[in-house]
Amino acid sequence: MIEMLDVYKKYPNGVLAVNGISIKIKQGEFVYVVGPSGAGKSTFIKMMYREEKPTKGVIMINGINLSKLKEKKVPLLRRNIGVVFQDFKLLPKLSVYENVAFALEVIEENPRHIKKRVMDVLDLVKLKHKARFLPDELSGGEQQRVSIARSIVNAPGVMIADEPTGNLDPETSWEIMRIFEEINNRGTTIVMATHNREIVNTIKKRVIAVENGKIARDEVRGDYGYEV
Ligand SMILES: Nc1ncnc2c1ncn2[C@@H]1O[C@H](COP(=O)(O)OP(=O)(O)OP(=O)(O)O)[C@@H](O)[C@H]1O
Repeated sequence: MIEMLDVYKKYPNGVLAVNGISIKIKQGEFVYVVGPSGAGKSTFIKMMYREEKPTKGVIMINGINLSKLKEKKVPLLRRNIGVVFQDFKLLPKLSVYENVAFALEVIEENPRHIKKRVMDVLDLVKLKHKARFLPDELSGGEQQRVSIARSIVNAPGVMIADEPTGNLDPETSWEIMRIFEEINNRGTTIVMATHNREIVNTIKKRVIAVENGKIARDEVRGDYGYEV
């Protein structure tokens, strides 16, 4: 469960990016976060994985109060939250396999188990055959699939994606969405900020619209709702 109670975020430059948001997202939900550019979507979701701290308010992730979380416990939180970005953020000198294995937080795990886990997630994103490739030997869609594999290799309860299809062509974007649906069907909560009207209006999910740092709309099976 992700819970926010009256959350505010004011950046040091004085911009009030989030202006009093309260929400609850249950385990296993799939939520789109939509809204105009600059509305506060990224700030809103960055606070869920403690990339940004709220100025005021309470954020609870699976019972952990993020405001009270000590710095040294942040890696523990991140193990339960996978993050996917628009620009993939892969390590350029590491192979596909190494990029995914690197993200695996291992506590005395048998190397054979590690290998199996990495190959299982590469199988899910259909990239087992490219395990030895470097990121720049892959297409954009393939790189995004590696970043998705990396985000779920620790079997997190929550996946947060900030415009994951922003750099991809329509067909590749649909492929990514099919993978997200598969991950969601296996029980992972997905929170995805997006400007992709087609996707939101076709794969119907809960829609939270953010405008001027506030929730303007929260619908169980909503539409994108903005003209592009
Ligand atoms: N690190 C930062 N420091 C100062 N201001 C910031 C910072 N990050 C974002 N902002 C400001 O906060 C506001 C909300 O930005 P945010 O990135 O959350 O919006 P967004 O809805 O995700 O936009 P987009 O759809 O264009 O990605 C904007 O006015 C932006 O300029």
